[in-house]
Amino acid sequence: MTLNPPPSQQTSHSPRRIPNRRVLIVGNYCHDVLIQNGSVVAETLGGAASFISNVLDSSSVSCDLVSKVGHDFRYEVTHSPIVAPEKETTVFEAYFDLGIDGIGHADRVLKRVSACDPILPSDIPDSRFDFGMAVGVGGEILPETLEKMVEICDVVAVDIQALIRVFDPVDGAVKLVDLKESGFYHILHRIGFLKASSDEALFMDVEQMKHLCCVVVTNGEKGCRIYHKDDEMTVPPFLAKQVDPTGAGDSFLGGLIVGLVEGLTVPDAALLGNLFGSITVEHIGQPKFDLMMLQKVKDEVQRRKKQCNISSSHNNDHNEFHERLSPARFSCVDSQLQPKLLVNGHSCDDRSL
Ligand SMILES: Nc1ncnc2c1ncn2[C@@H]1O[C@H](COP(=O)(O)OP(=O)(O)OP(=O)(O)O)[C@@H](O)[C@H]1O
Ligand SMILES: O[C@H]1[C@H](O)[C@@H](O)[C@H](O)[C@@H](O)[C@H]1O
Repeated sequence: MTLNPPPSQQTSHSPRRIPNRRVLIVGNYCHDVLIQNGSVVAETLGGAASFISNVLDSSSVSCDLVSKVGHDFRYEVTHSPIVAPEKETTVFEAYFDLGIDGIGHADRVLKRVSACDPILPSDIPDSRFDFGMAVGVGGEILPETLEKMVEICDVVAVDIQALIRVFDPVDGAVKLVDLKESGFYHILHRIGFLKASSDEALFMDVEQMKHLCCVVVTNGEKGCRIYHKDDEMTVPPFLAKQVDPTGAGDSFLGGLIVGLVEGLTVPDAALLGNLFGSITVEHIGQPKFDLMMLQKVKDEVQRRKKQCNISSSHNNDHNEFHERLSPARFSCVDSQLQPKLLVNGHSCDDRSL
């Protein structure tokens, strides 16, 4: 199975005179508040856009980012957001001891307790991009926003969480609606990739969606599965000591896009996604990737590309790429340095909870 990137969505803009910019990320930054046993254990920068740009910046893949925050936004970020002075920044509270939430997470309940403004088509630059990423967290991406993205980007990757989340009017608890009822369904034949966690995948018909685009379903410590037309395959995970699952799916998507920008096949790019996802769960908040690890990963990506150019039979063989990436991955910072550990929702020093 090769699962090469789907052909360009570009229709009406060729011939091009100006080279495309690389990647456009659209989604709001947010403040994440992690709560356990009634106490706040951490407050961090969140939002899929922040985790993804962290992976892209660390991998030297240039990106533009469109995000809105309120007057109270409290983090220094490389890609400045649009500030809506009258509004507050989107805030998510993640409760790690309240059982199963409305979207099936066994390890945390997620509540959106404040919401910044949506991102409008006019907030997005009129340039062309190789890849677009629609990665909202709090309902900020509108159907017309996604429509603009598919117009200006050759390939668009969408995180389903940007499309199917609804929020309880009383306490902000996150719930999901079926993709067909999301208001975005009519645009989905124009996207390249749809990423969903295994919980979220229950809210779409994978068998149908895989004929519209490449569907990637992530499954925590089990890695991910890719579906495209009549092909499907599992992409193996990397070992990790989970501290906090927040942002794993976002970093996964960042790694996938880095791989695609580098010209890897979809399964190889997804392996890179698994790698960045596995590192992210070992951190609270944004992971800081070790420079040596990043260099080793870059070297392995270049090696893999050369190898695939020489022999197409390597396309199907993940084992070697996985084996070569594993030691690179373990050269990164020890997770024990994290201040407060949450393992599958429980404190590391009290796993019997
Ligand atoms: N415990 C783990 N061990 C190893 N890899 C993991 C683990 N958890 C996540 N990953 C990696 O990260 C990817 C994304 O994780 P997951 O399926 O939990 O996404 P998600 O539910 O969208 O995450 P989140 O909503 O927390 O950002 C997985 O496909 C896997 O490659
Ligand atoms: O920072 C996190 C992260 O981006 C998660 O992927 C998302 O599900 C949460 O809503 C957000 O608070």
